[in-house]
Amino acid sequence: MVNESTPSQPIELPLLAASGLVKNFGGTCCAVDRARIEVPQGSITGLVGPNGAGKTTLFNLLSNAIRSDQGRVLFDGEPIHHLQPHIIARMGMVRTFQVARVLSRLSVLDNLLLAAQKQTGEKFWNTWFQQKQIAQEEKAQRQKAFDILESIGLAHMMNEYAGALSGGQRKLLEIGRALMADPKLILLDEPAAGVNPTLINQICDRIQGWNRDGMTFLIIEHNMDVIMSLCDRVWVLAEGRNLADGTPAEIQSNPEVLEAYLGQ
Ligand SMILES: Nc1ncnc2c1ncn2[C@@H]1O[C@H](COP(=O)(O)OP(=O)(O)OP(=O)(O)O)[C@@H](O)[C@H]1O
Repeated sequence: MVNESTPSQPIELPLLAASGLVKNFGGTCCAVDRARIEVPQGSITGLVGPNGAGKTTLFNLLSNAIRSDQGRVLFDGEPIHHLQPHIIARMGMVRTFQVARVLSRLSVLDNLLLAAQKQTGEKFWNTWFQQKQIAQEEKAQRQKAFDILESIGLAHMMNEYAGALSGGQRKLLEIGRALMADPKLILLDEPAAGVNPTLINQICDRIQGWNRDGMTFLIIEHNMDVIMSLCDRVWVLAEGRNLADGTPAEIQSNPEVLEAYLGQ
């Protein structure tokens, strides 16, 4: 008998997939309660929800900055709940924070170079050959840092102290630090918060460009214009639980989502 069924298509696993995540900080209700999220390879995925919905806690769980009480996270097909954040960063998942973590007393350029050193880890170089190799690596890292500074529009400030940057420029620098790892996935926590509209457009353009180059993003953002213009798919959390997921247009017209925002 001839099997006429169509050959099965290979199923592409999401780059990041989490399910059943629970985190209780000791209160009466969980900050994150059986949450689920999927971030397809090559997507710009949004994570939204009212204040206190559990978005940042979910980011902390996804990047293993804090331990979950229950649930699991798969990154690139690997369970990562037992791995340290710096190992996860080396696997290609990096994150930024709501308040940008830049080193104010270092120059803008050194902030990027230090980010690169953190990712490669300490090495001991003994022989002449190895010293030559490290010199070449340092040169390549400097070039990469220059290229990133060009792409985030901070090249003209590379020798300034990072402490002299505006809030929006710090956000860009923090994204630049994340890019030094050549990540597969960047978790961005409120890239548009406290940033003027011109710079917001600039950040969105950059994110779209990096996405076209193959980078995947998961973005927490309160600015719905940013979510609408950037995201392929959006997940909504409320009171730690999944409320909805869909296209930005579906989410914006979902009455349950509107109610959750109005009810805060
Ligand atoms: N370290 C902590 N200890 C105790 N409670 C915490 C801790 N971190 C978060 N929470 C609580 O967990 C809940 C979710 O907080 P979380 O910061 O994840 O929300 P969010 O959606 O990111 O909020 P926002 O949009 O306002 O930044 C809140 O009730 C918060 O008070």
